[in-house]
Order: sequence, then C-alpha cells, then structure tokens
Amino acid sequence: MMTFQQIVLASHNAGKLKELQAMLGDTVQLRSIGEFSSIEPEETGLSFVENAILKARNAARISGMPALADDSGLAVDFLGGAPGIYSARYADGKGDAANNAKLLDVLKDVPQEQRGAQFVCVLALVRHADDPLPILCEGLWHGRILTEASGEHGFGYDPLFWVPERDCSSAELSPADKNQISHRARAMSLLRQRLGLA
Ligand SMILES: O=c1nc[nH]c2c1ncn2[C@H]1C[C@H](O)[C@@H](COP(=O)(O)OP(=O)(O)OP(=O)(O)O)O1
Ligand SMILES: [Mg+2]
Repeated sequence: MMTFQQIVLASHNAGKLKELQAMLGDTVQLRSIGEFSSIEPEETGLSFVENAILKARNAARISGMPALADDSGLAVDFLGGAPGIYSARYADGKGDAANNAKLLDVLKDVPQEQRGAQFVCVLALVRHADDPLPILCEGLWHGRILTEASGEHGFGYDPLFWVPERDCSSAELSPADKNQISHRARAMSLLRQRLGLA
C-alpha cells in the first residue's frame, strides 16, 4: 500500500479540485499546481490517458511532489465522440459558456433519442516525474445533451448534461450528489481502492 499525505493536483480547474478533494476526504491533502506555476502544459496527447499522464508528470516535475492529474471531457454520440479530449477547447479557448453555446447550436436539430453522451474521466497518479508505472483509473457517466442549459452547480458542461438516474441536469444536482455518481466519482473510487483508502 502506498501512503500519501499530500499530492499536487495537476489542474488549474477549481471545480475539479473541489470535487476531487471532497471525494478523497481529509486523509490526503490535494495542493493545487497553481501554487507552484501558472503555466498550463499543452495537452498534445491523442487520448485522455496520454493527456492525464502528461499533466501529472509536468506537475510532479514542477512541484517535486507526487502528482494527480484529471483529464476529462464530454463525448457526444451524434458527433462521433467529439468534443472528447478537445472539450475544454471546443469553442477555441473562449471558455465554458462559449463551449456550451456551440454544443447547443451544433445539436439544435438533433432529436432526443440521438442526443446520447458520456462524460469521461481519466485520473493519473505519478509518484515522481519519471515514474515508469503511473496509476490510471477511468470513469464514464452516461446521459444526454439537453436542448437548453439548466442548473447553477458544478462547472463546464454540467448545465447541458441530463442525468437519467436523477431526471435533472448535472448542474441541478447538489455537489454531494454529483460526487457520488459522476465519471470523476467512479474514477476516484477505483483510485481509492488502488491506494488502500477505500
Ligand atoms: O464534471 C464535469 N462537469 C462538466 N464538465 C466537465 C466535467 N468534467 C469535465 N468537464 C469538461 C470541462 C472541460 O471542458 C473539459 C475538461 O478538460 P480538461 O483539459 O480535462 O480540464 P481543464 O482544462 O478544465 O483543466 P486542467 O486541464 O487544468 O485539469 O471537460
Ligand atoms: Mg485542460
């Protein structure tokens, strides 16, 4: 079993930090890579796994600490899995609101039954920058893309993601409820098992 008291989170996304720290509990403290550097590495991988490893290695190198990265995104069936690993950059870096507006527009004539989508999350944990055996855990969350935004919680595409098991948008879930059932929750549950924290 590996024990970590502090891990650096290789993410500049405050929403992820909040969710992941809540899932981990207080035995492991996540520190943001933002404490060490404001430069975000270019996500040049072709998969969630590659980008998660790339971000984790970069953060471990900068901080000198074990590093956890989360690479995630939204894969829409009708779009052949797009925006996928490009989810954060879907509207050319203009941010969450622009990403959501673009997705609603692209899907505006697509009927309910063809609006299936899944959130994907890959977590990568490296003990140090050159770790030859990163721990990788993934989680998927199936839902559908709504025809208009709804809800105020969460971040990113949450207002557009309809959650079948709750019949509401992901942004209408309480943070605690989202953290029980999301793609990130599933990946973190596997990671906790791997670390002997479960
Ligand atoms: O639970 C979620 N609820 C809503 N949207 C979500 C979620 N999980 C990922 N997403 C979206 C946000 C972003 O458009 C993309 C992640 O992109 P991704 O590169 O992994 O994260 P990021 O650039 O925001 O932060 P960073 O790379 O520093 O960790 O997927
Ligand atoms: Mg990113």
